[in-house]
Formats: sequence, structure tokens, C-alpha cells
Amino acid sequence: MSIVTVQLGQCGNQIGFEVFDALFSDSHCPQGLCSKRENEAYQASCKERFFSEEENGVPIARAVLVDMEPKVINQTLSKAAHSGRWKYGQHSCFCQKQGSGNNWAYGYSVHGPRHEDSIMNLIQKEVEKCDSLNGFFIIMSMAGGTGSGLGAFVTQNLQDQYSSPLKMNQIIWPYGTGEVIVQNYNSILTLSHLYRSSDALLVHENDAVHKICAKLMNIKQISFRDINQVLAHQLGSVFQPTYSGEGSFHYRRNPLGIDWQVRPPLSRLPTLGKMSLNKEFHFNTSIANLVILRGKDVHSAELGAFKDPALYTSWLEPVHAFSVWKTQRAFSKYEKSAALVSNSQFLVKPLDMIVGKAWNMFASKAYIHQYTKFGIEEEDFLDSFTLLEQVIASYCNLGF
Ligand SMILES: Nc1nc2c(ncn2[C@@H]2O[C@H](COP(=O)(O)OP(=O)(O)OP(=O)(O)O)[C@@H](O)[C@H]2O)c(=O)[nH]1
Repeated sequence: MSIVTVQLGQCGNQIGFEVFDALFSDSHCPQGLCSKRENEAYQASCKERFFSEEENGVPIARAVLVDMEPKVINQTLSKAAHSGRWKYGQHSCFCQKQGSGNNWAYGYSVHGPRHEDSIMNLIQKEVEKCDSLNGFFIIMSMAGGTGSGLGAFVTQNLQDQYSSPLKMNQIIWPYGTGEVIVQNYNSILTLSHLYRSSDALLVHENDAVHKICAKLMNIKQISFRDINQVLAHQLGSVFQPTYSGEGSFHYRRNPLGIDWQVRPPLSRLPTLGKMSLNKEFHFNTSIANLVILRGKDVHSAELGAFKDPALYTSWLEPVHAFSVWKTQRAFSKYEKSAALVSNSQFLVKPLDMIVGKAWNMFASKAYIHQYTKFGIEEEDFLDSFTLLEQVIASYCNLGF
């Protein structure tokens, strides 16, 4: 089964390139620390998911590149072509001459409807190249204008046109400080729209990845390239193939097979408010944890601690909330590696901060005219605030 990736805006395109490069490098890494046969099965599975093959044998990423200015797309296409190992399809990109100027409304209400047909046609062409489609992986920032606004618009269209394949958005949380003033508006609009149209949001915070580069990797002058390589490494270690079940040596065909649909029972939805945010979280209570193990000794790894009921909300048994995926095939030269995908309270505080800052600006009507000018009304903001306050309250309530 295959995944079609949609890369949007500067951030989405730069990260998308690194992700494909990491996937390709890993699957062609000679030190897979496993048998030749196993390595071939792994490679074939990775290829089916992420690459289609051209006549001359160069793999082509199953991707559509979208941006409203040509610079980053041109750089991305040429970096892939120069790698000599894989490339993007000749007709897989859509770009225009002028970006969205960090205005979510412009991306969503102007670029979106204006270019809807061209973008959706490109995606459809990519879908037609797949024997069997598992889902869409949509990479975008949360705070810019094109990736976030147009990305939300495209995700909504995918939801309308492809209701069953999974729609998973990889979103980049902006730095807490030092970026554009309207980043919190753009972020709440992105999150509230994706909450309605996407099946799963996979979030990375720029601040957190920056810290990994500084503290763990000791990089002095950290660039987006460094950050994106860390992200790509993490995403690769999640999305590369794993065995289909305990004791199985076949690779699972459904790469995005996580139960993302878990929702708290309605009767437990709390009233709106911030009552529990002020309390210390003793645990980072989770709804779901997925651990992915690769390489040596995966079958004897001790994972009992992940099954402790205290980690999970009281209405879920650990057996339903915790999953493990494994493969003996090592990831990217690492003898052993582990990745964790977690749906937990981890983002409650950053989300509460963004909503709070956006609310303070909204209360004084700052910059609102830039949005109403392009069809995003005050009502839309209010709807976004209400929805996200509900999300915050639901996650706070997990620990009780
Ligand atoms: N991790 C990471 N974050 C990025 C990268 N490029 C931009 N960002 C973040 O993305 C946000 C800005 O979004 P962009 O993708 O640059 O903007 P855009 O979608 O192209 O939209 P416009 O410039 O308004 O047309 C900020 O929060 C940046 O920190 C990147 O390559 N990697």
C-alpha cells in the first residue's frame, strides 16, 4: 500500500525533501544487520509505500509539491535531482509567483479556491500511480500563510474527495518567540480546521528539535537543514516498514495502521474552563502510545513499563492503548533504535499558550482586519477558540 505525500509551503517542502532522502538512504543502507532476503523485503516494502519507479530505474517520490513562490520548490527539485539516487516527478509540482505573506486567510481563502483544481488534479494523478492507496501525508508549518492556510484548505478537499484513505498532517509548531506577530492567529486557525478534516496530527515543535540539535548533537549554528534532518530521521524511523505482528516476519502492508480515532466518552467531556491546567501533572497521561523498535534484540526488549495503567487515562486499558511495532532490520546504521509516537497531554501547555496569546490579541482586535479582508470573519476566530478550548479541557481531563 502506498502513501501520497503533499508538501506545502517553505517548511513543508524543505522537510519533505529530507524525509524522502532519509527514507531512501535508510532503505539502501548496506548495514541493515539482517539477511539479504530480509533486506530485500524491507526495501520492496519501503518502495511500494513512498516511491514509484521510472523507466530508467530512478525511483520517483510519491509526492506533490505545492508553494506559492518558486524559490523553495526549485531548490527542492534540484537537490533531489542532484542526489542522483531518487527524484521528484517531472510534473509533480505547483507553484505561483507570490506567497501568502504569513497571512493564513490569504492562503486559505484566496490561493486555495483559486488553485483548487490544479492542485487536486496533481494529487489525483499521483493517486492513480498507486496500486493501492493507504493515505495522504501532508507536511506543512502551522504558522506561515501558504503551508498552513492552503494546507488546511487542501486537507479539507482531500477529506471531501477521498473520505476513506487516512489523512495525516505533519505540522511544525512555531518557535515560542522571535517569529512573526500573527503566528498565534495562524496557528489556531490551522489547528481548528485540521481538527475537523484530518484524521491525525503529528506534531513537532521547532523549539524541542532545536534543543536536540544544540544539546544532544552539539551543533553550534543551527540551521533549518539541521532541524529538518532530525525531523526526517524521526519520521523515517516511524514510517519505515515493520513486521505485521508478534512472531511474524512479513512486513505490514498498512503503514499508517494506528487507531487514531480514540475519543473520550462524551459523558466525560468536561465543562469548558481551565480548572485543571493549574494543577501539576503527576504523569503525562496518554490516550495511546506506539513504540517502534528496530535492529538487534527487538524480540527480547523489556517494555513492561509502558503497560502501567497509571500512564493511561482511566477509561482505557493499557492493552488497548499501547502498541509495539518491530523489525530486526536496523534503521540507518543504528544497531538498535526506538521511536515513540504518543497521543498524550504533552501539548496541552504549548497549546494553551498559543490560544492565550491569540486571545489577548483578538480581544484588542489587533491585526484582525488583515483576516477579515480575505473572508475570515471574527466568528471564525471565535469558533476556533471554542473548539481549541474544548480540546484543552478534554486533554486536561485525561488525568482525572
Ligand atoms: N522545522 C522547520 N520549520 C520551518 C522551516 N521553514 C519554515 N519553518 C517554520 O514555518 C513557519 C513559517 O512557515 P513557512 O513554511 O515558512 O511559510 P509558508 O507556508 O511558505 O507561507 P508564506 O511564506 O506566508 O507564503 C515558521 O514557524 C518557521 O519557523 C523549515 O525548513 N523547517
